[in-house]
Amino acid sequence: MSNSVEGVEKYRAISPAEFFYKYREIAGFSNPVRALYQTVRELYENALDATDAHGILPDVKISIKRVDEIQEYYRVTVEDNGIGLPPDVVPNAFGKVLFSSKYVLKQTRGMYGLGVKMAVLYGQMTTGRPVEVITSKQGFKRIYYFKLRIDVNKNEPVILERGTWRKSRDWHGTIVSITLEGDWARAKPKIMEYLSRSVVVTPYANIIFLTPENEIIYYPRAISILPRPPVEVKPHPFGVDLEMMKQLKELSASDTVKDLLIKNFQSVGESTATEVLNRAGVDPSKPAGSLGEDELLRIVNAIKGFENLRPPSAKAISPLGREIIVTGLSRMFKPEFVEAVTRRPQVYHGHPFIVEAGVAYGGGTPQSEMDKPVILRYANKIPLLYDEGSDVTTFVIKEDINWANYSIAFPAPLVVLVHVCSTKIPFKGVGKESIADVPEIRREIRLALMEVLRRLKIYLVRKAREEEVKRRVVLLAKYIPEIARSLHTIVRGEDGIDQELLKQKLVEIVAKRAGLSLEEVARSVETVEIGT
Ligand SMILES: Nc1ncnc2c1ncn2[C@@H]1O[C@H](COP(=O)(O)OP(=O)(O)OP(=O)(O)O)[C@@H](O)[C@H]1O
Repeated sequence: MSNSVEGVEKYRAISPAEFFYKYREIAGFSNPVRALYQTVRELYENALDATDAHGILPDVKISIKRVDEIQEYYRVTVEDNGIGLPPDVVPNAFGKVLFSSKYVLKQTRGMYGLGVKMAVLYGQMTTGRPVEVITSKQGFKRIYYFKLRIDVNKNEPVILERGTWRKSRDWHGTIVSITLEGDWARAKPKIMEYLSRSVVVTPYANIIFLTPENEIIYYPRAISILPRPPVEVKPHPFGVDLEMMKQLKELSASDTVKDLLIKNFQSVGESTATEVLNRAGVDPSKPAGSLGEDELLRIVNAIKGFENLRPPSAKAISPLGREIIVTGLSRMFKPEFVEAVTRRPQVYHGHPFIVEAGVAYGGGTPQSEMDKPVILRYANKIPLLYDEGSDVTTFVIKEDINWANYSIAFPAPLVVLVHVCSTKIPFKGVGKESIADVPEIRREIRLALMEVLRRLKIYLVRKAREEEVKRRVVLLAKYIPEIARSLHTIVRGEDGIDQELLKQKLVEIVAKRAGLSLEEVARSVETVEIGT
């Protein structure tokens, strides 16, 4: 007789909403501290995506209000002047997990179609309160209002209230309010840090933040240029697989297979399509709908083996550019030296990406730790705060850069900024806190940092040289009064030569030799005289 216990397994399927409700930690909603921080982030990032990615200079208002005297319930409201949402889309956008307008090939902060729904779920789970949305698009005559919650089992929105009214002026944008249990006291430092880091890369935004203590934090717009908005592109053939080809076959069933390739992929024209199909042994004029699985697979393999394809288009990427990074860093740190570089587009696993790097040194720049600079990490314009130790940028800074080569010894008043932008960032988790160690990205980060650090080094070397000259002048200046006195005893009696004039002449000679102003040398002489 077997003594194994035959348990009764219970099987069932769960909806995406239930999955993320159960495992909310993986999206950053692990406790009231993280949940409050993450809610602000999700709403704020959606607000920025609705503005700068569409060529609108962002005006964003964030408010957090305590709404219960006993429980720590907070109402988080974020208002933007963005593109707004059509009313028929609002329920799914805020009430259906994995519903998004960002499942396309173009750089946005949002990627997963999850963020705001996690905040809604957390709110309804901890306070029972629904999300409220007010929105209107440019040119629409009406404003729309919704109050809704998520049916977790069905992954469907449940509309509790809706309304609409006429617009008196052409306001466009969205206001979202979510009430959730939070821990403001402990979340505050992270939220403040997040916002101040975010405005470094969005100096073109006007941001107002009203805290639960009714404190107003205002980051006024510091520059009126926007990064070039990203443009949606077709997938590059590098990323093709059998599943993708099957989907395209369904969508383009009535096209010829040659047209299917030309219409659905970038970098594929008449001759490339014909060549790929010849290599795959498939007739280019065959209707796509009649292709069998083995033919699709042959096409996939022929595309993958094709050597002469242009690399993926970088139009879908929206880097910040030197001017915006320099403005952001200057405003935040008032450094004595600031510089930034934007590298040329590169590709990893078929996805285009661009790395940007900036440095701020001296002045108001904070002092770093003993082994590395202060690191500001960004991905698609989102600041990354947590998990610094496991991020590719940290690996580069700690392992791939020889800091002594750049005349830097830690601790130093040095902030290093790294921005990775791509149509697909290889985040390590859906909470978007760190970037995986992909060799192509790591290499670009290293090269970007080396480029910007070389410029810092030129500045530091020049500054050290100037300081050395000054030091020598101070040394020389020490002898000027003495030399003037001695000379005066020799030339005493000569017409019009007094000790002051001799001193003056010596100051002029030293200033000329050292490339300093007369005032600087004279000041050194005075200091010596006063000191002696
Ligand atoms: N303020 C807003 N203005 C315009 N559209 C918005 C706004 N907030 C949300 N949306 C729409 O709702 C969709 C869902 O947002 P959600 O935060 O759930 O996911 P996402 O931003 O697409 O991706 P991620 O989960 O990575 O943040 C967005 O794709 C966008 O189309």
